[in-house]
Amino acid sequence: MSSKPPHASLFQVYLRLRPPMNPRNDENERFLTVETPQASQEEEETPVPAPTHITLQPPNDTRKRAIEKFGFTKVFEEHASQLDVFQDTGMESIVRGVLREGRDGLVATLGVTGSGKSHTILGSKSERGMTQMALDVIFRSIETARKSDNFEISPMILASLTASDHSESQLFSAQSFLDAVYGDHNPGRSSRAPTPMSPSRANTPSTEPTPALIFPRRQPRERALTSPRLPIVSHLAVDLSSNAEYVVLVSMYEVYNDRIFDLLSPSFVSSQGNAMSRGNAQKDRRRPLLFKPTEGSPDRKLVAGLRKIACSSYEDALAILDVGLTERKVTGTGANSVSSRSHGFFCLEVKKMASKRNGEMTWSGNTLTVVDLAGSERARTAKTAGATLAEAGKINESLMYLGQCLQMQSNLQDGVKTALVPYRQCKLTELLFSNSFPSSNQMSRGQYPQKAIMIVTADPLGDYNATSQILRYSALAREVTVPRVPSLAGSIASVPSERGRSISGRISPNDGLTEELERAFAEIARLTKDCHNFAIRLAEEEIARSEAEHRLQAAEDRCVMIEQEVREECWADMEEQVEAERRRWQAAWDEQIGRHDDLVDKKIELVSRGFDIYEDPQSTTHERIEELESENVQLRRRLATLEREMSSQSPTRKPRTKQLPASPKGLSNGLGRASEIENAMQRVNQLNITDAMFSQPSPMPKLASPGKKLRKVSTRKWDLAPENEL
Ligand SMILES: Nc1ncnc2c1ncn2[C@@H]1O[C@H](COP(=O)(O)OP(=O)(O)OP(=O)(O)O)[C@@H](O)[C@H]1O
Repeated sequence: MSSKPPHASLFQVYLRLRPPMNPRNDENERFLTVETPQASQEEEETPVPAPTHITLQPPNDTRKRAIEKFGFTKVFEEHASQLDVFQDTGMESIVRGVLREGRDGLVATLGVTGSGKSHTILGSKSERGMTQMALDVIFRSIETARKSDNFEISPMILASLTASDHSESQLFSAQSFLDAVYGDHNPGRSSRAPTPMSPSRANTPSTEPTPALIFPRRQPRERALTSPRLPIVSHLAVDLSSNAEYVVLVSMYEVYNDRIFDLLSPSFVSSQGNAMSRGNAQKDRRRPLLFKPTEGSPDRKLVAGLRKIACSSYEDALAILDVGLTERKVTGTGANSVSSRSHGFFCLEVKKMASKRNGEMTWSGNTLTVVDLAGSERARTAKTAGATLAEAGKINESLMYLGQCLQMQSNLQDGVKTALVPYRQCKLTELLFSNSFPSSNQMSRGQYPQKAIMIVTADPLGDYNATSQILRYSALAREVTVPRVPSLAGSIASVPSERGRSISGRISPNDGLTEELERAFAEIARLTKDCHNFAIRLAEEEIARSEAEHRLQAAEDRCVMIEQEVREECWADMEEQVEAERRRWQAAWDEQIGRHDDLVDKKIELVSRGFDIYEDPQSTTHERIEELESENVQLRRRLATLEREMSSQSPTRKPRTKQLPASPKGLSNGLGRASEIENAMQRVNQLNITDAMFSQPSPMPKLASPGKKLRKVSTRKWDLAPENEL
C-alpha cells in the first residue's frame, strides 16, 4: 500500500498526533502505532524518510475487528512542534502561491473533539499557530517588497479597494475598526497610523466609504497584548521581486448550524464580552450571510457582505484575529473545556496595488483561508445535552458530508470514475471545495484551483471508534488486514510428506492413499483460502457496520436536534400565545377598571351634589337684573308709544307720563287703551321695587330658589302686547 502522489488529490492530507495531556495519568490503551519507514538500502546516507502510515489496532474486546492501516502524505508524531508542522506541510509553498503565483490557499484541520485542531491552527499562549505564522510570513514578505517604508492605508486606498472588491463587503481600516472595538483605552497600539479624524488627515479628500461601524466596546484581552512570538518564521519569508504596495484584508466568519455568520460584525454584546460566557440558549440574532455569485463575480461564489479589515502590519492583523475569536462560538464539553461549536474561517486576502499612468489604482491578489473545523464528537463522551447536543448533531452531519467528499477524492485518485464530488450538500463542503474546481472560463482568466492541505489531528489514547471513523474517510490510502489464524491444513500436510520420505527414503507404495491425501490437502488449502477471503469480507462488513453505526449516530443526533428545534418552536409559540392572552386580559381588566372608576366618580359626584348644591346668588341676581332692566326698557318704550298714540288722538292733552303713578284710575277712559297703560305702569313700578330688592343682599337662604319668586315678576308678552298681536 502506498499513498498517492500529492498532485492527484484535492487536499494533501497530513496526520498530526496529539501528545498525552497528562502522561502519568493516562489509563487508556494506545490504539495507534506509527509505521517506521524503510530507509533506502542503496543510499545509506539518505536520511530516514518521515513516516506516512499508521496502524490502528482495535481494542481487545469481544468484537473481532480488523486491523486497519492508513496512509497519509506525512505523519507528525507527538513530539512534532508547531514549526515542524508549518514547514513540513508546505505552508511556505501555499503562502508563495498566494503571494506570487496567483493561487488561493486553504489550510484546514479535521479531527475528533479535543484532538488538537485549534492548537494547530491558532496555537496556545506560548506558541503561535498556523494562522499567526502564515500572517507573519506574509507581512515579512510584503515588507521587503514595499516601495515606501511608511505605508499607510489612506481613505483613498480604502475607497479604491472597496471599488475593486466583488463580494459586496464593507471595508474599514484596522485602525478605525480597532478604535470602534476598544475605544480610546487601547494601550500598545500607539504605533498605528493616525485616525481618519487626525489633523494629518484633515486635508486628505475624504473618499473613505462610511458604512456604520458599530461594534460593542471591548476591553482589550490580555492575549492580544502579549501574543507569543515563537516559533520564529523569518527565514520562511517569500522573496517578492516586484516593488509594489500591499494591503492584507482580514475577514472572519463561522459556519454555525449550517449558516454563515460574520465574526467581525456581531449583533449583540454579552455582559462579559466573551463568547464563552454567552449561553448557547441565547437566541442567535445575527444575520446570516449568503455564499453566492455576485454582480462582480458571476461565475464564482463568494461570501457576500462580510466586513473586511485592511491591515498594513502584523500587529493589526493579530488584533483583528483576536477580536473575531472572542465572537466565535466555543463552549466547555465533557471532551474539551474549550470546544469549538462552529467551523471557523479566517481569510487573509493579500492585495497588490498597481498604479496606472492616470493615477488610477488597480488591485489584484489571492486569499489564504485557514479553517478550524469543529470536532466530531459522541454525545456519550462529550456529555452534551440540549442546545450543545443539537450543535453537535449539526457538526457531525456537516463532517459526514465532508467525509463523503474526501472519500470521493480518494476514489478519484484510485481511478474510479465516480460522479462529481458532492460538495454542495452543506455550507461547509461548499466553502471548502467550490474553489477546487474552477470553470474553464475562470482558468482562462488565470484563476487556478486552490492549493489545499488538510491536517487531521488524532489522539492515540482517545476515542477509538470516533478516530477510526475520521481516519477512514480522510486517509489517502487504506488497507485492511485480518489477523491470520495458524493454518491447520499446512501443518497436517507437512506431516505425511515428511513421514513418507523419512521412513523408507522412497515413494510409498500406497499411491492411492497418497493421492487421496493430496486431494484432501488441496481441498483444505482451498477452504483455508476461502476462509481467509471470508474473514476479509467480514472485516469489510465490520467496517461498513461501524460506518452505518456512525451514520445512525448522526441521524440520532439530528433527531435530537429536530426535537430540540420543535420544542423551542412550540415553546416560542406557547409563549407568544400566553403573551397575547395576557395582553387581552390586561386590556379587558384596564377597561373594566376604567368603567368602574367612571361609575365611582359619577356616584361621588351625585353624592356630593346632594350635599352641596350651590348656586351663585350674585351671578343669578345680576342676570335677573339685566333681564328686568331690558324688560323695563321695553315697557318704557311701549309706554312712550302708547302715550304718543294717545296724544295723537287728543292733541290738546299733554302727555301725562309723570302723573301715571299718582292716579292710575284716571287713565280709565273710553279710549280703550287706558287700562293697558295703567297695567304697564303698575308693572314698571313693581319692577322698580324689585330692583331695589335685589340691590340689597339676599335675605334668602342659599338653598331657596330665587328663580321661582323672580319668575313671578317677569313680564309676559301678553301683559303688554296689543290683543291683535297676541
Ligand atoms: N500538539 C499539542 N501539543 C500540546 N498540547 C496540545 C497539542 N494538541 C492539543 N493540545 C492541547 O489539547 C487541548 C485540546 O486541544 P484543542 O482545543 O486544540 O482541541 P480541538 O480539536 O480544537 O477541540 P474542539 O474540536 O472541541 O474545538 C488543549 O488544551 C490544547 O492545548
